[in-house]
Amino acid sequence: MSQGQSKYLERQISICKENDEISPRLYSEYGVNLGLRDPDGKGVLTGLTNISAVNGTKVISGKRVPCEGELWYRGYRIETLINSLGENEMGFGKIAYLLLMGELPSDEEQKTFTSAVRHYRKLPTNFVRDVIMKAPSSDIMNSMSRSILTLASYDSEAKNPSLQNNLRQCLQLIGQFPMLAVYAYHAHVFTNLDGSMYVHNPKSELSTAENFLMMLRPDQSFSTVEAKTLDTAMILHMEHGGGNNSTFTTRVVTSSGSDTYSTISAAMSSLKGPKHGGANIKVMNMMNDIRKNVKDFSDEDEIAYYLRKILSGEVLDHKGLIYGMGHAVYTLSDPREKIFKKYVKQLAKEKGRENDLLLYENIEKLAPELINEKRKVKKPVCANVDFYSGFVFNMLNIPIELYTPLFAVARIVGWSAHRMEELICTDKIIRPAYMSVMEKHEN
Ligand SMILES: CC(=O)SCCNC(=O)CCNC(=O)[C@H](O)C(C)(C)COP(=O)(O)OP(=O)(O)OC[C@H]1O[C@@H](n2cnc3c(N)ncnc32)[C@H](O)[C@@H]1OP(=O)(O)O
Ligand SMILES: O=C([O-])CC(=O)C(=O)O
Repeated sequence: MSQGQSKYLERQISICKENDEISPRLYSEYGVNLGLRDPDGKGVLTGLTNISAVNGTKVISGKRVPCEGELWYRGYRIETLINSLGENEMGFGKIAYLLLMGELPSDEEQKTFTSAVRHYRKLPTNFVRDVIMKAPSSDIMNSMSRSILTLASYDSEAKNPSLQNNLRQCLQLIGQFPMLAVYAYHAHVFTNLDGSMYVHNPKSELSTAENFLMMLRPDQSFSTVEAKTLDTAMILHMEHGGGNNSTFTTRVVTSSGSDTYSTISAAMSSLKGPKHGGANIKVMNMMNDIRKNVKDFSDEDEIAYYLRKILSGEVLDHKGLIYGMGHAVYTLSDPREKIFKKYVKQLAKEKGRENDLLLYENIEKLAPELINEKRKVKKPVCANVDFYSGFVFNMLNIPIELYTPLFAVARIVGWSAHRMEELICTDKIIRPAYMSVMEKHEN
């Protein structure tokens, strides 16, 4: 940006700010729930769902109190589902079936479902060359969104609104997402980082996690432990109620009658935000910054000193956020983080990363109190799913550019289930109200 442009924009921004300003007082005066959250932070009720439940509080003697976090998929606790899988069993397909269809599959149903998803694990002829390799970016979420929208041009039924067609499109995208992510990454490495371009075709006998690792690695190799860890991570990321930002976006866009490709691309735009799924990349950047500025990972005072600097906006990205901490629903704990931690401990030991783990654990211990100290409110804060996920992906040698895309490879299952539920149950455009506080210049 030239100096002249920058000066012009600075001047215009000050005009925008002056004319856009709304006194925070008006929000409480008119009873507006900022961020669609009531004064206690509880989300405004906007819908009903059969797909999952996310709980961070419970009512005891008529009073809502914080509790250990609970996540349920279609009536089953997430812990039960994870534990029900065999030691080396890849559960992505089974849990995706559960979320989409509403019940656990029989062996026969699972087989048919798996072969349906496998069937869709291919891209149109020359798609990699004509779409993915065009203007590759380090922002793989953007590359994927472009691919998703372009896939509509290859679909002669793109706008067919039947439920069957919508389900077909969802299954197709679930099958194609790993390819869109991994190939976009390789195209970026080839074009922008002077590396090599690999396009390994998915193998029909492999699960989603196995294919992801196989397509990513030049020599296509991966271990069962690596695939199982990634498979578990994806199950944990698949679904999180109707109110999370990207799933709500899915429901909003679906309610306008838009097609599957446009809806899923909108959900991608939401997920990549650093306060949502994009936090997994932010956590890694934050940890790298902390490693550079904290000498002794066991020294809680030294860590707290630096975390306070992050919170004051003095360092890092000046946003004042400790990434991976806090959640809109969970209070005492995020159940997924607890499951992740088991894997983290095991992997950190195997990979000799115990010192890193110590730093993570100390941040997890110190951050809640420091956040409360800053915001002058006593509200429980816990580490969220994004806190340890990047550490796990890093120990699996997955490049940072693919962290949020990996989240999307999993969450598309939840988006699809919510799109189908919105289409089946509701035929009403979502349209909340904004109270106008503008100054009128004429009668
Ligand atoms: C997959 C996911 O989306 S999980 C979330 C991933 N996101 C992150 O890790 C980013 C860091 N965390 C955050 O930004 C927030 O905790 C969110 C977006 C997750 C939840 O936000 P909210 O529901 O508004 O949080 P909550 O009501 O508990 O707290 C609000 C206040 O605490 C502050 N706060 C909450 N979390 C943090 C944090 N991690 N670091 C610093 N301050 C925080 C907010 O800035 C806000 O302050 P304000 O009232 O002065 O504006
Ligand atoms: O529920 C939310 O607000 C954020 C989210 O998607 C998750 O934690 O997985």
